[in-house]
Amino acid sequence: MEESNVPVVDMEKIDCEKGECEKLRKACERWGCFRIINHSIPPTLMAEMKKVNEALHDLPFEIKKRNTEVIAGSGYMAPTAVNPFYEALSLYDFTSSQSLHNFCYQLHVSPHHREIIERYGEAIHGLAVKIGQKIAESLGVVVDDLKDWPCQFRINKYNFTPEAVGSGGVQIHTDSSFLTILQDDENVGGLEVLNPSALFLPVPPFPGSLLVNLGDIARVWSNGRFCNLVHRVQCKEATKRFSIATFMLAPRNRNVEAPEELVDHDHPRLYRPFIYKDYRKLRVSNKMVSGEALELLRLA
Ligand SMILES: O=C(O)CCC(=O)C(=O)O
Ligand SMILES: [Fe+2]
Repeated sequence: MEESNVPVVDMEKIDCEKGECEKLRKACERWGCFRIINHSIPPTLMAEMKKVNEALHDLPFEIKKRNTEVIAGSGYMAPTAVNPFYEALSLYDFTSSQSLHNFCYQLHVSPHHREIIERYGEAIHGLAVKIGQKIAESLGVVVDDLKDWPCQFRINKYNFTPEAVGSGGVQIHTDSSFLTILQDDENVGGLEVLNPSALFLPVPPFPGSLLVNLGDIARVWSNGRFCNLVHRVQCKEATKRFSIATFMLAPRNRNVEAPEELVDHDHPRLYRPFIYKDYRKLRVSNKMVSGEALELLRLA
């Protein structure tokens, strides 16, 4: 049956209500995404971060292209033939002050904007850790080093013109991360997710909320129990659209693999353990943007 709404998880209930944890686990298994409400990121900070996104994208191209990548896909992405209306700036790792410094230095970020990025980074990183813990707990697993996992930050801009209406903003893809927290544009829709019936479902703006989606690493970590969300952005109207994505990537200095608790006779290990950066290289070099590269690492 066609499912018409992305599940909504209340972060204030998640610590004390069993039903809410159950909802979270089902959302991860069936959808690979959910919206969160009562999530503790102040609305003013979300609005300020959106302003910073707009201001940084107003910089001249010559400056934006100084935002170089640290690992594949972690720097400035200019419009391309595949995504002609899309561009993005990126900071490799929110948890590293060197990474933050490099981003601000490359883009001549003002002290005021830097302060907003730092506050947003701290708040959204704390939230990502909490959500990651809850997701793991929903399968009865404790992950004790989530705080150290690198957290990539990306600010997206869509320059939708009248000719763009009806065409793609960002191609169909999965995220390579464990989980992504997306602050989608509170006014301009366009995001579409593949629902459990394998149909693309528009996800309309829901001001004040955030969207969480699972990426390729969540599928591997959960030994195939969780979905990596297939999604895209379509142009619905001739206007600018801004979104802010935080990707909690994978363990920093150890293999990506399902924990022992999730592997047994009925659930044999599905993927060969690997280092995240190698996976990312494999994905980018083969242009496998929808998780197809996981098949290259399959054991069973
Ligand atoms: O702009 C959006 O709503 C989605 C962006 C996205 O999918 C991404 O940055 O990976
Ligand atoms: Fe995405």
